[in-house]
Amino acid sequence: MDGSPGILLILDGWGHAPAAPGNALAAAASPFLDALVGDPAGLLLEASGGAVGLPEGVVGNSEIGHMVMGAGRPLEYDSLLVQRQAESGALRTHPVLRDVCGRLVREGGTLHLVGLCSDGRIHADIGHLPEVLRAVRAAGLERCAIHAITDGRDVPEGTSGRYLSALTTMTEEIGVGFVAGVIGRDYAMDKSGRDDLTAKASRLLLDGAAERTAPDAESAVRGHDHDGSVPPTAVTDPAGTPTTVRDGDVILFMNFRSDRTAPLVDRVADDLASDGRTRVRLLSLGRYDTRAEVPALVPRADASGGVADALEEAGVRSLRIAEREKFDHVTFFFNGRDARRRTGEEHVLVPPAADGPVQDHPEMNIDALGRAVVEGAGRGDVGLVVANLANMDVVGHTGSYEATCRAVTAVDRVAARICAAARDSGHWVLLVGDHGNAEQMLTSPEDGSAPRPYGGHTRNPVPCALVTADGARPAAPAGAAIPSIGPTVLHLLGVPVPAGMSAPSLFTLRSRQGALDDLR
Ligand SMILES: O=C(O)[C@@H](CO)OP(=O)(O)O
Ligand SMILES: [Mn+2]
Ligand SMILES: [Mn+2]
Repeated sequence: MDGSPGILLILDGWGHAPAAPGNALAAAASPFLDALVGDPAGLLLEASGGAVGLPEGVVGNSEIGHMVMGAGRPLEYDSLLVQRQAESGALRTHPVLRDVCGRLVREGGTLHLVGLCSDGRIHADIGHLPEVLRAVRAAGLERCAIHAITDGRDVPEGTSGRYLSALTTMTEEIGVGFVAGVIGRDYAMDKSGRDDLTAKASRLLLDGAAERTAPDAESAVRGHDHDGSVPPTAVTDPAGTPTTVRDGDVILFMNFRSDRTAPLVDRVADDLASDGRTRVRLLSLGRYDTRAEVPALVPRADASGGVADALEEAGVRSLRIAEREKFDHVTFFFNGRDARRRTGEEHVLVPPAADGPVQDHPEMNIDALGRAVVEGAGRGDVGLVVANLANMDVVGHTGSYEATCRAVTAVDRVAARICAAARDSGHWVLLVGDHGNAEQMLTSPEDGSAPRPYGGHTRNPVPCALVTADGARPAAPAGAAIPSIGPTVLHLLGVPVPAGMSAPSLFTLRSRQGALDDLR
């Protein structure tokens, strides 16, 4: 490589918005980040909607953010591919769905639909359900059980009742489907290894085993604290009988995103095997990264040929560093949803600093992460360090404004420390957000009522800054987006940019003389 070694520092949830109530980035003490955003050489990049490969108007998310930064081009994300099939009618006439429903009609079986019940469109979209129900209706299948997972993280807290009512209306209008169970995403979509929560979600689905029962969906969410923590609730029939999954039934998982659904899918597959219910078939809307073989109705876009391949080709060593919540993002997703570790690629998983709710320790283990980045960069044999500072997103999702302000200050402190060390060791540092979160911690409900806490992602642009000794000048075209991070990193390293990387590089590295000329 004829460029110079560097650090790609991804500040998760680092979006940009004008100072306003609820903007934790504007309010928190963050002098280093403020200076980067205020610098004329700083940039704002698009990180949501069509600019990254999502449906227009859809907020960004960590998966697509890290995928397109690594791929160096927008990628058609699963939500877009499913939405396209729903809009074209391809989902309603999907041959696999038609055959499955036909068999269930002949055998008197049930189709079970399991999915996140909101239009947050990060993991799932309730808007995809009608087309599946129409396929069921067209096949003449009458038994379609819906197992709803309540959200409150991708959409404002307290909206689960509204989404469940919308779901009930859909089933009435289309004439098929009934809600069999309701459970919070904290149980059904846990990816932190809480197998006890995943087990409860599996047993609610398979056996109707619940902590409480309800006569209908809406009453299943009354009296709970948070949408995400609705306990396993079976919606029983008039005789008080819960729905169960019987041998020969089919379960279709409706989330298009894999990471938080895969643990439940694998647990359900294991439970079915141990129960001897070997003729239950599992299907998914989007493709999942599960141990179990689960056919997907909608295939994924190809995300290969990115930075990881270019570095391997050029023989450049890279170091990937993150805490658990974002470790898959700087490895698997940055590499194009590819688990193959490239030659010269090293991984550092930073352990958690403490247990308990993250809003109680918003600093997480960021100091250990900062040390790992500085040590890694200082080794001399590493061309690129890719690190994710997770705090602003992970703490942002709690909806706690105060804790998020503390997270912002922690990120600011450690990012400044990394940049100072990098300057001493002759490394450039490219800082960028993967989508917004901390800059908007309040949402104004459509009914004009008072703003409410909001911990979800945003459509805001993300800041991007290059800190280097070489006086780089921004050359970002208008409307630049985060896929440009891929070619920019390779350009700075002096590694050839693969032809497939359609996004333009963001900075032109001026010669040292050029930088001095500028100063005259
Ligand atoms: O936590 C998650 O699963 C999503 C929000 O639902 O956030 P991110 O895309 O940042 O992982
Ligand atoms: Mn993120
Ligand atoms: Mn997030």
